[in-house]
Amino acid sequence: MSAAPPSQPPLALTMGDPAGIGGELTLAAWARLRAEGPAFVALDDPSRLAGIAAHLGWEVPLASVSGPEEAAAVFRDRLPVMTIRCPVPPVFGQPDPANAPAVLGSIERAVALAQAGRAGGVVTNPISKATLYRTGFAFPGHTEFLGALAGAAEPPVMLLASPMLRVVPVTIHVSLRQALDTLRTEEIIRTGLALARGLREGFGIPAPRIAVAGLNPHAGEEGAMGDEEPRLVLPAIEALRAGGVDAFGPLPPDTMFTARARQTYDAALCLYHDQALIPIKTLDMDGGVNVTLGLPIIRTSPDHGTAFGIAGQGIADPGSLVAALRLAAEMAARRSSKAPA
Ligand SMILES: NC(=O)C1=CN([C@@H]2O[C@H](COP(=O)(O)OP(=O)(O)OC[C@H]3O[C@@H](n4cnc5c(N)ncnc54)[C@H](O)[C@@H]3O)[C@@H](O)[C@H]2O)C=CC1
Ligand SMILES: NCC(=O)COP(=O)(O)O
Repeated sequence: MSAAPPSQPPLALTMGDPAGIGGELTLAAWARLRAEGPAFVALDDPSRLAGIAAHLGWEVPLASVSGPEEAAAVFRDRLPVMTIRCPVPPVFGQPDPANAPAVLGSIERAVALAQAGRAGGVVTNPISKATLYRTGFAFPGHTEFLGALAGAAEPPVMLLASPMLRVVPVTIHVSLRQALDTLRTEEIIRTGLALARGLREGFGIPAPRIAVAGLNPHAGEEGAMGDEEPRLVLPAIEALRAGGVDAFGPLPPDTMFTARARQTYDAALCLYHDQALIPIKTLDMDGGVNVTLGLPIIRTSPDHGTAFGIAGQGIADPGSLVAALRLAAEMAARRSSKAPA
């Protein structure tokens, strides 16, 4: 059995912060996927990966490869690695800004491989945003960095997806105060349209149902607890519906994620980061996947972060990274089946 369908190039998996759990997750994901795929190539420092394997007592043979083309052939027996050297030896749990060029270089190289059609998509290990900001990194996170690298026409949209729930935050990595101050009807509409398109094209849902969250307790209680629902959210829902999107709401945020409510929609359009991410991480931290919508390439990622507190202990759950690799491969297959012959 081959590790990936021959028509699909391997995925490109980035390093993430080398002081975090990304390295051990890469090793564990290879062990889980080596037999049935999808195949991937790690853009990483082979000496650090070998060091983590030795530290944990894991048997993970590495293969140095020059490109994804070689990765598919060796994936079943060895973890293919395209070398990106860390300038300083990483220490578990102690992120070092000196390694930022490797962290960012890994992402840049993965994007270039996907743009060239040599990788089926990009899967990113978690980065430490605060560490990168200290080096002058000017993007809030991967989502916006990838938008710039891949030349996205519009700001990309962050979707978190699990078999239990899909959520999108309209405002992302800003303070709650800034989210409230900057929330605009136009941005809710733009995000809702991108979500509907992403669900159709990336997930094969022909007519997605989108539940739109309110902002205030009880969705404002008819204006007694805030006016954002009639002033900002309802006009966006009406515009989305006029544009052919099956959007409804604004829903009271405290009850829209119950098991019963989740049966009524394909994705929840939420107004700020934690409104979206708390429910999905609470329901399915180990199965949730972060998907960037609106890029010309496919990008997924585990839903969690660098988990510095447990790095190097071998206890980090690889479920979310494995789910991210599987979902990227599914999306790549769906995209290539739709591509003109
Ligand atoms: N896609 C990305 O690059 C992301 C990066 N981050 C970054 O990660 C750093 C740490 O963020 P936190 O808010 O502390 O979130 P975190 O997800 O790193 O950790 C939160 C808690 O979950 C645990 N945890 C996380 N992943 C786990 C796994 N696979 N198995 C078992 N336990 C796990 C951690 O030990 C910790 O207790 C920040 O710098 C943040 O910017 C956070 C989310 C996504
Ligand atoms: N909270 C989600 C997160 O931090 C992921 O951000 P990104 O790096 O994928 O943009």
